[in-house]
Amino acid sequence: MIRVAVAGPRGRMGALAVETMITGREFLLVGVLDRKMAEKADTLAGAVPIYTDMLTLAEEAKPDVLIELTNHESVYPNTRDAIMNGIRPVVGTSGLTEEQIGKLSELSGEHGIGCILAPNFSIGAALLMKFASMAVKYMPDAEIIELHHDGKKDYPSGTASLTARMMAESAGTGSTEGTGDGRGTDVSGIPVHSVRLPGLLSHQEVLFGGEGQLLTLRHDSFSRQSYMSGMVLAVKDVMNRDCLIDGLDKIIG
Ligand SMILES: NC(=O)c1ccc[n+]([C@@H]2O[C@H](COP(=O)([O-])OP(=O)(O)OC[C@H]3O[C@@H](n4cnc5c(N)ncnc54)[C@H](O)[C@@H]3O)[C@@H](O)[C@H]2O)c1
Ligand SMILES: O=C(O)C1=N[C@H](C(=O)O)CCC1
Repeated sequence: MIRVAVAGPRGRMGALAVETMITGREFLLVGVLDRKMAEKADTLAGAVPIYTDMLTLAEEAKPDVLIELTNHESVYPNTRDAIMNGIRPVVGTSGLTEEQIGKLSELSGEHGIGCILAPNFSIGAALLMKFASMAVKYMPDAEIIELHHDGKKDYPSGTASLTARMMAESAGTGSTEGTGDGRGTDVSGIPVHSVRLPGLLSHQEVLFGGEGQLLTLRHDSFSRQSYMSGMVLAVKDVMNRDCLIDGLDKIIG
């Protein structure tokens, strides 16, 4: 059984990850990493120990894997500290900068501890990234529209940033950190437009324009359940890695 811990267990995604790890036969949920001991409880749902620091989590619960589902401020320190404490991170949280990804990649390689970054765990989004990387070679004029629920604070989405970076690599134009201007955020030379509205969950379109034609690739997540099979896949896969993998698309074959 894989010993798993979840960071951000009271969040929308974290709560679902906790449930998935508790019900999955291949996993043993050994603890959660929370910001504080809420309601003075020392367990979640009366069963799973709550930790507020990585060192104690590592020493007492001894997780093999940490599923990171917090926010753009906590994700880097949590992922770094997990690697340094010998825990393999599976990072679902969005908002890591390219510089931070570079540092985590170095750290992961130095320690020989696998780490998977998957800003979108849904298989459909991973496929969209692959298809967009293919299409950009033939239709280089492209823009991304990412649409999310109004509770999402960070922008552009992790999915859009990774899609843009992969497209730039595929087109040979190189990856650069995004900056904002009046036409969305420039990520690796590709404009990304961010929409936040009630009623939405997670949606992305990549539009490719050509003379007299438009190609649109679109993916929609209608339920957070769409992320769970990819998360399970990543938790199993990271056990066999000794370096950082940037994107679920790299592990779905
Ligand atoms: N990879 C995916 O498929 C996927 C899917 C949905 C959301 N996300 C991303 O996952 C992240 C969480 O999304 P959400 O909708 O669950 O957000 P949320 O705000 O509902 O939950 C985040 C939780 O993290 C907790 N938290 C913050 N800092 C922490 C810390 N240092 N230690 C422990 N807990 C901490 C918060 O208290 C909160 O409960 C976001 O970055 C989002 O973009 C990824
Ligand atoms: O915040 C969310 O909800 C999501 N965020 C991810 C992102 O930033 O790409 C994608 C899945 C949903």
